[in-house]
Amino acid sequence: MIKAGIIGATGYAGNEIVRLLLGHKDVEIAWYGSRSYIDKKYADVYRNFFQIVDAKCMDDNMAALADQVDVIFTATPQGLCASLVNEEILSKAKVIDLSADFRIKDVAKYEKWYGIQHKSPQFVEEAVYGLCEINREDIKNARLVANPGCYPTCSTLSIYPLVKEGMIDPNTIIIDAKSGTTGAGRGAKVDNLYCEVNENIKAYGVAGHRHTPEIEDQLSYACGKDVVISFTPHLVPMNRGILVTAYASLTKDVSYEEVKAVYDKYYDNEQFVRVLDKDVCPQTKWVEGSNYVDVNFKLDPRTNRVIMMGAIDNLVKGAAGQAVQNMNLMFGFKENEGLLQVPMYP
Ligand SMILES: NC(=O)C1=CN([C@@H]2O[C@H](COP(=O)(O)OP(=O)(O)OC[C@H]3O[C@@H](n4cnc5c(N)ncnc54)[C@H](OP(=O)(O)O)[C@@H]3O)[C@@H](O)[C@H]2O)C=CC1
Ligand SMILES: CC(=O)N[C@@H](CCC(=O)OP(=O)(O)O)C(=O)O
Repeated sequence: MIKAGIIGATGYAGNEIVRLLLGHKDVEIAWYGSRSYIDKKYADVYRNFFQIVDAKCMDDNMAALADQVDVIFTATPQGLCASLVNEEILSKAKVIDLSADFRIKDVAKYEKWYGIQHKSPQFVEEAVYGLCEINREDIKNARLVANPGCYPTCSTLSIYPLVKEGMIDPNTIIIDAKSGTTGAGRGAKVDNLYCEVNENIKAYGVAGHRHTPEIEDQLSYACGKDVVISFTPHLVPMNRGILVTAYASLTKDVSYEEVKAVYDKYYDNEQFVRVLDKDVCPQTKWVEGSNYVDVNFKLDPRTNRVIMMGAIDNLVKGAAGQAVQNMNLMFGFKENEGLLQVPMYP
């Protein structure tokens, strides 16, 4: 049994980590970190935990937390984990950061896209990008894991096999993505009010969303050369879910069977990636509440393009579920422990 602490337990991603860890047989939650609700009962912040969690919210003192737990999750705004983590903390506890602080290896690039100064550049090289299906072996030995972003998780897993096998020209990739509103966090913002979101759909971050360099980096590692993409996210009126539709030019004539064989090569043994049957397009409802990523593709001979599609629950595979999957790998637990939720439907 290990002990876990969550800094940012009162956010949407932190709340989802709590939900998943309560169902994990090898983990006890020892610290519900918060900034605004210190000493308030956690179940008073999230009443779905009434009579399930008795603990009160604690502060975000990462040094004190590291003395008491084996693993620390930071589900906090960009920059916070980098401002708190140090060598002493990492020598005592493993850290899984859900923010983007350690996802991008080029510190100058991170600072440009996020508009903040990196407070711990000395740990950037060491941090392992926690996309389990691709970096599994490195994650097992990591002290610090950079949990991938929600859009990058869905985009990369949808596209990766074809980039890796050279089947598409990576510099022709266009990613069109949609997210539910929990992706924006629980903090009050006018843009996320019911009347702004309901019955509406809009693009945002056009030609400048901060996930662009993260996706480009992962695809560049896959094909061994610099990749530049177009990425446009949209906000849609639903709570959870991300849907990715990505387009790219094929490098040669290929059949459905050849492309399917490539997806199967990478995902046949991946429990959480489901390559759907021919002509079935992923839907967010089919993965809601679960750690699954549903992917599929369609060839369009008329344009010589392939259309790659993926769906995840942004709070599970896009955040807390992937963080727990990373924790399982780091501590030698079964990779799917605590992650066997069947998607809820409807
Ligand atoms: N929502 C999502 O779908 C995903 C989120 N993430 C990442 O996870 C992180 C959290 O996101 P999310 O849960 O959506 O955000 P929320 O706004 O819902 O929650 C933020 C959390 O951080 C805490 N917090 C805020 N400011 C500080 C601070 N200065 N010091 C300490 N704690 C602070 C808040 O505490 P309190 O409320 O007590 O003040 C709250 O617990 C972000 O980095 C986000 O990018 C990653 C993937 C997907
Ligand atoms: C709908 C919405 O606002 N989504 C957020 C992304 C989700 C998130 O929290 O970002 P990370 O995955 O990098 O942690 C955004 O566009 O910034």
